Amino acid sequence: MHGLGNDFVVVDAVSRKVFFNKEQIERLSDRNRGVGFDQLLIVEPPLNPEMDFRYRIYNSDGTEVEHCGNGARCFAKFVLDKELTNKSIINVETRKGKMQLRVLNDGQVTVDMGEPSFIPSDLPFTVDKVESIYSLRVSDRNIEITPVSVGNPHAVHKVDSLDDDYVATIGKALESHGRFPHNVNVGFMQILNRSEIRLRVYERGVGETQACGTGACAAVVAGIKQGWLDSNVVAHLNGGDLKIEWQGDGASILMTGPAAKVFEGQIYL
Ligand SMILES: N[C@@H](CCC[C@H](N)C(=O)O)C(=O)O
Repeated sequence: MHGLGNDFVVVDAVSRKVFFNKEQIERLSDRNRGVGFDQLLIVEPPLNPEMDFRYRIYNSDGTEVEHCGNGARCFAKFVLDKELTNKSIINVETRKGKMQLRVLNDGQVTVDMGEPSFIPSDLPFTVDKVESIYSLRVSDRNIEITPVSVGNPHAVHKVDSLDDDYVATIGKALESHGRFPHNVNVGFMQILNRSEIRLRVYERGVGETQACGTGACAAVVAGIKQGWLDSNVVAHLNGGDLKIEWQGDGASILMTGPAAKVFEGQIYL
C-alpha cells in the first residue's frame, strides 16, 4: 500500500499470529532482493478491549517506531478492505498511545494524531536551556530547527528552497545528531504562504521518502507555533498533498489524505 508514495507492506496479524525479527524486516525491505517498503505495518488485535486494533510500525532498517501518519490512513483502508471491521471511525492503540481514524465518503482518511509536544525531553532532544528555536552545528553549518514530537520525534528546519544535495546531506547528518538520543526525522519546510508549505522529509531509519504524514503534522504545528502559518495548511510533498489542521495548544492535530492498495500477496520467511 502507499500514502502519497510513502510505501508499506501491511500484514494481517489479527487472523493469524505473525512475528518478524529485525533481520527479516531488513531483508524484506530490500527493493532489489525483497519486496521493498519504507515501513512494515502490523495490524494486531488490541491489548485494551475498548480499542479496535493495535498498530505496530517498523522502519525499513528493522527498528520499531511510535507513529506513522501515512501508514495510519493505509491501516484504515486495509482493515475495511479485509473486512476486519465495518466501522467508519476506528480506534487504534499504538506504541505511543491512542489514535482515531475516520474514513470519509470519498475514501480519504482523517487521522486524529493527538496533541503535539514542544517539550525537548518528549522527543528526546538534549538542551541546556528551553528555547523556541535552536541552532545546531550540522555538517560545518549552523542550522535552525524547531524540535517537535507528534508521537515520534521531528526536527523542522525552515528553508528558502528545497535542494536535493542539501536535503540529503543535512538530513543524514541531523538524523543521528548527538542531541537526539533516539535519532530524529528531519523536515525541510519552505513556506509558500500562511496556508501552504512545500515539504521534504528525511525519515529516521529510512532516508528521504516521497511523503511523511507525521513530518507534515510536525512541520505545520512548528510553523503555527512560530507564528508563520494559520491553523489550516496544505502541505505539498513530492508524492502529493496532505491537509493539516491544528487549532493550537491543547488541540489534536487532524491530518487528511488518501490511501492506496497496490497489490496483495503471501510472504514466505
Ligand atoms: N512515514 C511515516 C513516519 C514513519 C516513522 C518515522 N520514520 C520514524 O522513525 O519516526 C509517516 O507517514 O508519518
